[in-house]
Amino acid sequence: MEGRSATNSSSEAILSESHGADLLSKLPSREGWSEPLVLYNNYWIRPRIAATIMRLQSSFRPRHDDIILASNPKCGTTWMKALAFVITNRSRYDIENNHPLLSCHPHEVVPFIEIPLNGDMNYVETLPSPRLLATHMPLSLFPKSLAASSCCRIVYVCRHPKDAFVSRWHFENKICRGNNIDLENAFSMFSEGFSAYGPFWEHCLEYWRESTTSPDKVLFLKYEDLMSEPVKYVKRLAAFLGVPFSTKEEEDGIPEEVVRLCSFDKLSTLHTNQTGDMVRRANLIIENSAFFRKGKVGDWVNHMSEEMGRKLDCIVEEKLKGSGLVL
Ligand SMILES: Nc1ncnc2c1ncn2[C@@H]1O[C@H](COP(=O)(O)OS(=O)(=O)O)[C@@H](OP(=O)(O)O)[C@H]1O
Repeated sequence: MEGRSATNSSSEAILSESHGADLLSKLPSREGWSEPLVLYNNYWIRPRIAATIMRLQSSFRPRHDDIILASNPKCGTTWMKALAFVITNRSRYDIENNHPLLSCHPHEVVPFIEIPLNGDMNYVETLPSPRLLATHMPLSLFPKSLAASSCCRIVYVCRHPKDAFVSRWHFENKICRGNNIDLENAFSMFSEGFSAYGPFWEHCLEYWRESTTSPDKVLFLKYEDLMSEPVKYVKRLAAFLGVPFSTKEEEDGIPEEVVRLCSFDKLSTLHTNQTGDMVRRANLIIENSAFFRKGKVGDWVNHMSEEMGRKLDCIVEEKLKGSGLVL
């Protein structure tokens, strides 16, 4: 079943905490991935995260200078966290020496709003301004206060769905710890729009539309563009975040240094990212290395048949038709 055909209305997304648990139990639920997903406001979400998003509807307090890094899972979140952190903190930390990113995983330096690090729900509230936060929440599930805030900036990173799917499939098998999810099965679920935070294309479209109507508020970037012209997009990102590189910085090659420090080759080989675990909650511990697999464009060909590739391309083309977005 695809998300859009469901009946739960958007007003349900803004119910208060006391109604949250009750609502959660009434949402359509489906199994297939490493955990069952519930259909919340037309998106398939892990139940605990849906519950957190419900709570955030009334509790999240945006700040005017918040920067939100948004993405579908497996589309470059870790990379974007690293880039935005290095760019916005470059006056505090020397990029070449003792940078925090050399000893901390990008997910530690930029927390998710709806996935509390070490289970601490209040963590984001305690951060000093300006906050750099991340989310996989679809735009339509943003807490009302955040959606209404005209000041905070959003950077959305998107990726070709074939590579995002293959990355997701590997990740699910990793967190399942040996409980293999069959690729064909996973593919048909993903193609129906059934995957964490899916339908994938609806997620992209919401941010895409917002970026076209409010380009000062939402910067829409693609993983593939970042890969092919990293310096160009790192400069664009810095300008959007209000901290453009000066002529002197450009002459000194600072944008290139940012690109190098945040590259897959650099981050994936750091001890901190090769070892250790990330505790999402008591029964969900993810190895830090699970966020660094190949970091390539086009790896789908090593896992999917050409026919599967064509099928997903057709679905995505149809879904994005008329939007101006091409993936
Ligand atoms: N620095 C850097 N540069 C380029 N690519 C990178 C980088 N860091 C992580 N990756 C690759 O991104 C994929 C993981 O996506 P996410 O970071 O969005 O995952 S998550 O949503 O945070 O779970 C996953 O892609 P695949 O390799 O295709 O699985 C990672 O390897």
